[in-house]
Amino acid sequence: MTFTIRARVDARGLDLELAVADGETVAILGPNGAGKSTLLAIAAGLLIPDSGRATLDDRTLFDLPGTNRGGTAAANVTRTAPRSVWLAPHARGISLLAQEALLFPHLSVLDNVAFGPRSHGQSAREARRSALRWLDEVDARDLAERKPTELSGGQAQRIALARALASEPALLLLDEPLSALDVAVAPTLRRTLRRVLEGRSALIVTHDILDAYLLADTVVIVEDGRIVEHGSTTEVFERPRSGFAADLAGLVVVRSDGETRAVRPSAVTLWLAEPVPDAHRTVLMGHIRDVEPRGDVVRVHSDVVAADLHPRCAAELDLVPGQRAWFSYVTDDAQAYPSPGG
Ligand SMILES: Nc1ncnc2c1ncn2[C@@H]1O[C@H](COP(=O)(O)OP(=O)(O)OP(=O)(O)O)[C@@H](O)[C@H]1O
Repeated sequence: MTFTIRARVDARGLDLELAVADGETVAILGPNGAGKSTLLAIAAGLLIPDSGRATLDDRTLFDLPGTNRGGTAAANVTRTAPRSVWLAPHARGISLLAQEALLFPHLSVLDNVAFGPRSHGQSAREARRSALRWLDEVDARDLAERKPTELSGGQAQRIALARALASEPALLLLDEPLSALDVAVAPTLRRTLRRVLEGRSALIVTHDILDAYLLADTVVIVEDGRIVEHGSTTEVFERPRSGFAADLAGLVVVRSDGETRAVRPSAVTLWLAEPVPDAHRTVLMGHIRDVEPRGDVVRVHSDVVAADLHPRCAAELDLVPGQRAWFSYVTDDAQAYPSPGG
């Protein structure tokens, strides 16, 4: 299933365009408030954009020429312009798995999962048979008779996944599906997700670079409502162009002399006086922005690059924001690539 979306929501500063190929899983990463959940809400039909268009194969999910005022779908569904197209969430062939499982509390696990197939016209018996198949798929058949209140967070999320899959969506949307889970539980569900996402068209919002590597084929970085990077997972994290992707990959992007390079802060040495020139090393002069404790190192950020120091060393240097410093690294340790557009 091929999915395309173009959407603008002025009130949220969002304006982006994205395509998901058949069987492709796209990870969406970006800072808080960048617009990731908004994108999923628009695709799912929970939010009407000011303008845009989305298709799933040959079906138009919405086509809004730009006369709408945006808003939540429930409140504003009648406000779309006469010639515009707007399919309701349940008619889209899209399932959304949120951070919290949101199961129907009064229904058993089996009936929660059977709900989708039942509302797509299957008989009660067929729907229960499909539900059992999906419970098997997520290794949760033994929970079929329980009520949602009798499930752990990880189990509930597993059932929510089965429920999302049971309506056989053409596109699966996942909004940080592992973030509410215990670190001890997340890895097993991640393994299940990896299996069910294989060959499926999906968009997954995550803050975790590991999810991007394990679950996705491509990565999109969203900043301030815009897509700033889009490429294969390895491309984006090994040759990051945005500060956000670089930071996730443990790199910093350095732009100097018209060249873009990515360097590991652990490979950068900080000097308080200009170092003696060395043909193999790049030296950049900058001003310290802040000093951030990061576990066993202290990361010194500046306007040119960042450097990781041993905490004792950072304490001895008594660094303060605004202070001038020199940063050096072995030039060959920094990956060079063409500047954006270059
Ligand atoms: N219900 C809402 N009403 C109005 N503005 C909203 C609403 N939800 C989010 N926003 C705004 O829209 C922008 C995008 O928010 P969104 O929740 O999509 O970001 P996000 O990338 O998913 O962030 P996070 O990583 O924190 O979940 C932000 O400026 C946010 O303040």
